[in-house]
Amino acid sequence: MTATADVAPLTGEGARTIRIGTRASLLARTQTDIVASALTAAGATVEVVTISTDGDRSQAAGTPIAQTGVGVFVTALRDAVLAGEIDVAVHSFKDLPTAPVPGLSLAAVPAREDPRDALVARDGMVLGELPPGAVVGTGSPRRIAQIAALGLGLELVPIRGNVDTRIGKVARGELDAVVLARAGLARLGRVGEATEVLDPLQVLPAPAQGALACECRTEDAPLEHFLRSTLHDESVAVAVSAERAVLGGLGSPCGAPVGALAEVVEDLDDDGHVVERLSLRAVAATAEGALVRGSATGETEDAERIGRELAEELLADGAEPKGLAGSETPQQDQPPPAS
Ligand SMILES: NCc1[nH]cc(CCC(=O)O)c1CC(=O)O
Repeated sequence: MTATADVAPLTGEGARTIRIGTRASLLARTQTDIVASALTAAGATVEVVTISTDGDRSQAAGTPIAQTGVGVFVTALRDAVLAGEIDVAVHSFKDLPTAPVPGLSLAAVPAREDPRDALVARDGMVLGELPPGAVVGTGSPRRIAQIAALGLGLELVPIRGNVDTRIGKVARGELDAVVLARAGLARLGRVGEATEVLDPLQVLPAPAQGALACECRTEDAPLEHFLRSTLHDESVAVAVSAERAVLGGLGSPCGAPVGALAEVVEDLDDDGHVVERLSLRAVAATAEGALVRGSATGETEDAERIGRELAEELLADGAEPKGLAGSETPQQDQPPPAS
């Protein structure tokens, strides 16, 4: 990154090219294209750069996913931003570890897809129609804990692979159903293949599911401002910060059996004025694998505190600090090389 590139304008005459980094998977590229299109529509010149992550590489090499750890999918993109190879990284927000990274700014949180989980089952079935013993694929401890708690007698088995691979296991009759993020299906134009969108009363999504995160170098203040003014949705950012504060408050890595869903809703204050309020629900697992649930509401400006306090309530109710071993990310999104 040269100094001249940083001082060149972001739109109009002599504009610099904004290099946007993406992982190679079809879902990642689709998400990056959403961001690239919005920046182009705002008058910017963009270039999409595919970054092969350690996660992608170790999968290609056949390394067991447990050895690659949480966040491997994110680290290569972040390193490329810090090194000046790219200017913006687009992440699935739910894959980001909760700790901030020095030198990087979360410049924008774009509009969110429907955050709920979806079922893709054979013969158009919904969860309640699957017979006892039906085999349901999901490697996510959060999904396993919540679906097991429904007491339907389903057999939950870990699965690997990208969205296409996972759905294919149902189409080929290897599994009776799979559970995955509705947002992934929607972004790939395949939401019609969902046979049920799971009610958050039964299955709460992962914190930040369905949301994207756009990061840039903190020192690139003009770009940070441009991303924010072009892409940012403050209501989504507020909701996601409450959800992630639950995760942080439990001391859990992303991928722990923790679900959280916040919404900014309109309410009336004592004088009858419309005010925005934050509504948050969360679920976590105890050491014995039982679920503890809770909810909270409050002012949108207190989002993080509301999330942390809900985490404390869940801990007081027996939620296991740090959750169980396992990671939603590596087990849920494993694109084959160059897919
Ligand atoms: N865990 C991997 C992952 N990260 C983001 C998505 C989907 C898109 C999103 O949730 O924003 C997925 C796949 C899934 O959980 O089915």
